[in-house]
Amino acid sequence: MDNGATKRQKREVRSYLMSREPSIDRRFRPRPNKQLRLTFNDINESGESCSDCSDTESDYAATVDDEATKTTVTESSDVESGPQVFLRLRPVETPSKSYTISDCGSVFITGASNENSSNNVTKSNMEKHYSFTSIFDSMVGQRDIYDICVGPKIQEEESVTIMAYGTSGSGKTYTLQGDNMRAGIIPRALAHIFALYGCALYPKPQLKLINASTIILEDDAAIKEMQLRRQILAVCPDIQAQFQRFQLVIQGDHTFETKPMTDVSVMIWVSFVEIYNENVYDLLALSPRQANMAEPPRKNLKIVCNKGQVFIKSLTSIFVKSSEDALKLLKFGQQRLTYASTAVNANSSRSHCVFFVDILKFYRTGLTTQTSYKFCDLAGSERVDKTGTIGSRLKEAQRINTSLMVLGRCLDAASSSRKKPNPDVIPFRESKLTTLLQAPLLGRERLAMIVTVSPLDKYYEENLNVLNFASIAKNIIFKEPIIKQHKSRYSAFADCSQQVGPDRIYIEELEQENIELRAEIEQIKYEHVLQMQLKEEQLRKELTDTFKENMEFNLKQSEERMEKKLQMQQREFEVQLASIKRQYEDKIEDLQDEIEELKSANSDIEIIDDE
Ligand SMILES: Nc1ncnc2c1ncn2[C@@H]1O[C@H](COP(=O)(O)OP(=O)(O)OP(=O)(O)O)[C@@H](O)[C@H]1O
Repeated sequence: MDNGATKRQKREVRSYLMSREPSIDRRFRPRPNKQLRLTFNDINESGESCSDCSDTESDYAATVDDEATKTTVTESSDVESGPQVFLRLRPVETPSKSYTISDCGSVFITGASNENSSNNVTKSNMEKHYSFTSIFDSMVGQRDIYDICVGPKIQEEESVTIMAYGTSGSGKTYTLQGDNMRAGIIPRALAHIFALYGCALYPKPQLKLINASTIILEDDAAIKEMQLRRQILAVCPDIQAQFQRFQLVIQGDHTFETKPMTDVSVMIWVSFVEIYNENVYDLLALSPRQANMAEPPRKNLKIVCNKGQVFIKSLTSIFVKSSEDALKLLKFGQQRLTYASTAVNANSSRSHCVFFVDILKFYRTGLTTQTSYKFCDLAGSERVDKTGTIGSRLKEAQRINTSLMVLGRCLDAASSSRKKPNPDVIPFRESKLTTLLQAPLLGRERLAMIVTVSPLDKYYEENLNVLNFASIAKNIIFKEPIIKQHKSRYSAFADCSQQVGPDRIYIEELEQENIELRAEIEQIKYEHVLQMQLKEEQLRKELTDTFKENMEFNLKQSEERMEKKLQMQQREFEVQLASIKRQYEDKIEDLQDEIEELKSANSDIEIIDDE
């Protein structure tokens, strides 16, 4: 076996989570001020065939034509740069005394004795210094994290991957999403994006990113997208109350300015994926037949590399018109994420998840640009040996640890690439996460990593691993220009733009009007069907009401008739009763008279007898 192969094998058996003590491993020694300069070739075309990447989305075929796309150029930054690596400390009741922040505020110092540690080496008092772009102690709130880590990139319209990395329960999800009250990075970024583009936002999905290419949608396809959007938003959870709370917080914390833009239409799309047990799942997938079902069957999607572009084949992308739409979709996807209770976090994400926000701009000249934001919440690493994890949780933990280890090895390989400048040695393909994130990991796109740490003694060893990982990332310098925005020009539009004078403008306006009118017709048709349904419902209700009214009227009338009849009969009966009464009274009178007569006759007889 040659020397290189031996080294590679060594690297493969090293565990990122159970790494050696940093002071022993030379490569893990903290090097706060030393920076490596790297030069990377283009991302190599994947072994996976690219011919199969356009076989979906037949509706769009007409516009995927290569001929239509003249050139793909990119706006890039020539400045050498590396990933920005931030450290955030989670508030805890009794923070460990083993950690301190340097006076300059950007170096994290570990190294006091740790009685809980089982490792003899970490029991030493050796100080280790870890340098960061910024360190946020437990007092720093969500607003400052956003303003420092993400806000400037969105303001500058730069594509960026924001990755939250740390041990389980250290606050990755809290940093990215926030909780009920304290909005995290994603809601703030969405509010910022929608405020930034303001009235340039186009209300219809005219452009879409399909298989990493910006495609102009045919009218039918655009209408289908609108229908899909409506369908999925209808089944999303109601977040109105939370959204209003977030709005209040965000408006209080930031003043986002709208960019003055003319002759440009901006369209925003979101996607959401989960990588669970090395399978990639679409969290926004909703086939029309299953629209009313709670849990559609999960399909493992394929990550495809095509000419340096990485994308997930057949991933659902939803056109959004507001930050509320996007947050609804985030919540919807989040409900389908795999969570479990672990020893350190009762609601622990057991998968990596990536929320994509793609901003597509369409200029009147035919130029389109694409800016992408990836918000990546990594699953928390866990010490399976200590926490006694078993069964499916153990399998999950091992998969999580393996993919995080590969991520560490990729960064490690990237940071060593000055000596071995061949990007093939970087083991991206060993995990789905690194395959998906290879562009930012290679420095082709901007990367900001937020490392979260619970500063407690019991997590000392795990935290050292996380800090070692961060220090590798922090010390990389990418010499390749960073892609800020992808640009492409469509010949159909370019031809149009070459026509001179008011005719061209007139044609463009007519085309635009045509598209808008067609969409409007579809909308009217849809509304018409809705109205018909409403009318039918109304008619049915009216008929039922009339019928009910008639029934009630008839009932009332017959009741009245019965009442009258009853009264008449009663009266007749009373008259009869009165006449019978009178007859009997007469009879009584007669009888009384007779009695009186008999009495007087009797008294006469008695007198005669006496006499
Ligand atoms: N900076 C912070 N301020 C206040 N609360 C926090 C902070 N960081 C984390 N928490 C709280 O700690 C708990 C765990 O945080 P969270 O779920 O974000 O961790 P996690 O790193 O995403 O964990 P896992 O990887 O296991 O999913 C949550 O209840 C969260 O609200």
